[in-house]
Amino acid sequence: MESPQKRRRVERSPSPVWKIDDNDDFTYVPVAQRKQAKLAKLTSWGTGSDKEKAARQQQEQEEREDEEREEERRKEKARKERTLLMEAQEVHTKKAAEDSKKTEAEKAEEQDAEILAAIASRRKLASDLELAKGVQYTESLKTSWRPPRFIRERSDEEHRKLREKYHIIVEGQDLPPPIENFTDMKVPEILVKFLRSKRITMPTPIQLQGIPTAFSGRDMIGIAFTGSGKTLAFCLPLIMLALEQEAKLPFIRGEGPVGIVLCPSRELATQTYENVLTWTAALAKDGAYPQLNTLLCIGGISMGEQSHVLNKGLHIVVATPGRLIDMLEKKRFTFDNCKYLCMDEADRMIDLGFEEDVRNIMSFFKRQRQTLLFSATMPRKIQDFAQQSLVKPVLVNVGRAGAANLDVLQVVEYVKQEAKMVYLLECLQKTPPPVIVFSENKNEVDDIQEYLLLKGVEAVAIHGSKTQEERQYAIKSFKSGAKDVMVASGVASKGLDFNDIQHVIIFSMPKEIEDYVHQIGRTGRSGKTGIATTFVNMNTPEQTLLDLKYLLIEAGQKVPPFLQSIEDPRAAQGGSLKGCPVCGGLGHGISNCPKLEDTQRRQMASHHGADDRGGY
Ligand SMILES: Nc1ncnc2c1ncn2[C@@H]1O[C@H](COP(=O)(O)OP(=O)(O)OP(=O)(O)O)[C@@H](O)[C@H]1O
Repeated sequence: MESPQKRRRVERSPSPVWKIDDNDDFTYVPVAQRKQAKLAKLTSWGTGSDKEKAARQQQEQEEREDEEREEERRKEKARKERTLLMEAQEVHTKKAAEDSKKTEAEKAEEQDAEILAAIASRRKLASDLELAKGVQYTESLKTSWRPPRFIRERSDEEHRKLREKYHIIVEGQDLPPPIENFTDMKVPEILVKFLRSKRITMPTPIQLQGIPTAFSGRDMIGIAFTGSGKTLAFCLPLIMLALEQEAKLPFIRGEGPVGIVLCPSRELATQTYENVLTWTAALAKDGAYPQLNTLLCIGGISMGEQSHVLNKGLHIVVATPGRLIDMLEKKRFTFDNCKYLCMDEADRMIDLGFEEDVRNIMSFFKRQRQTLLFSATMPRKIQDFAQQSLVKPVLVNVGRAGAANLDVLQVVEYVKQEAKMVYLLECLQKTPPPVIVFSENKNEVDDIQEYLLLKGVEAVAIHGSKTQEERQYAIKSFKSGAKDVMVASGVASKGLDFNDIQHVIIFSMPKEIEDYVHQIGRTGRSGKTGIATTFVNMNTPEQTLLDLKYLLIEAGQKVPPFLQSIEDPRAAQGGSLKGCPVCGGLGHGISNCPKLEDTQRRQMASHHGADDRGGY
């Protein structure tokens, strides 16, 4: 028998968030009264010491369980996965005899093709159930949003010119139009005002094309420089979708979420969550729009703390994969009505290490979803793989995937290993704070912080082995300006948005050029300029230096003489000088891609339970 709740849902007529009459009057229909009734039901919380103790114990227990489950998942994943290199190597061995007759360049090209074929043979990204049943969606999700009439009436040529003006490259069928301001996108005026107060007056190129695309219900892959405002581009459509659903019928306990944002690290999830809270609070100010409930779902925090959110209807979840799977398995909430899945730093998320988690998460969806993938770096091959999994996707690309932000002045310096610490102090004088120092190695992060503290520099540190409290303290005190320098490992700080970073110092150059692009991208954000100084020396692999050299050339930066003198072995072999389709690096081919090697290394490590992704 149908529940009364269910029946009520069917009987009520929906009131759309977007009013779509042909006069383009797009005022929202307020639901303040419904909201008032809801707000009156706030749960009260005791503060007694017994309660605190119990909560602490519960949190510890949850953390222990978390770790055990994570360990299990890692082992399971390691059993399932075979690396691309292994597959390619098998084929390669069979062909070894034939190969002896070919030139070096021919052999290299064939090997590249084999690895690419192995990548292409990966199963498309969908839930096992969908794959098993052969479920395939052919149409995008319908939404009630439409661009204003004067924009609908523009010709394709006008749209093309506008995209050209903002250097936006698009691919796909029936492309939604680019729109140059938030009001024309029909973003509620109260939010437009709030954004303006935060100096967000005009959409950035990724927002200008990405928001109309997502508002139209289209699946999309969004690629844009670090710091170019991707977060707003994928959160705003979800917020509007949630408002629309809430307007149809207020959510009650056990209902929702409408959509989720998936992030590869706890810190990035926390930051996105905080952004969503700010924007939803701005909308709810003075009762203009209903209050949306957002849940942060990451390892290392007690879900007990958030039970006040879980006790209400849930609109938005911002999560890391491990804890999300855990919550879904425990049925703390369901994806029965979830329609929107966004992955930030998507290339990382669907990279080999996370693929099974993502597949697992998808298996909880009960209906078609709108899927959005965003990142600053998205190698072509990963794009191709992702595209197979989306429905009529639109690719929105601002600048070459994997290219560096042009607002960052990149300085590369040769510094001997033993001279780095002293030189670091000198380097810190280049600009006023705040400054971020990156190192690939946790011990080195600790050493640098200790050295800086000894020299009287107010420095905090963040890396994967720090506790959640330590990480949060570091981020908070650095963000608030109480500390001048943050020393960080690349993994822990990916995608974090700190205000006005003046200078990024890369103490040890990461092996993967994409990581370098993300690291220098902590400065030069939202249209401001910044400096990135990178230390290299004879410990830096030649191939990494070559990637760096090409990146500097591409970004029109000064190439120091020691980099200029590095020659590309592919040129001597007569091979092609195209970028690597796996990681986007310009200085090497797929057969010696550090990312593939690293993936393989990580998987082997996970066989021994020593994975260090630091994600969840
Ligand atoms: N339209 C805009 N105009 C000005 N500033 C903006 C605009 N949109 C976002 N910002 C600001 O730009 C900063 C960077 O935004 P965001 O963190 O979304 O970048 P991102 O593209 O996700 O970067 P990353 O790839 O490094 O994660 C934020 O402080 C944000 O408030």
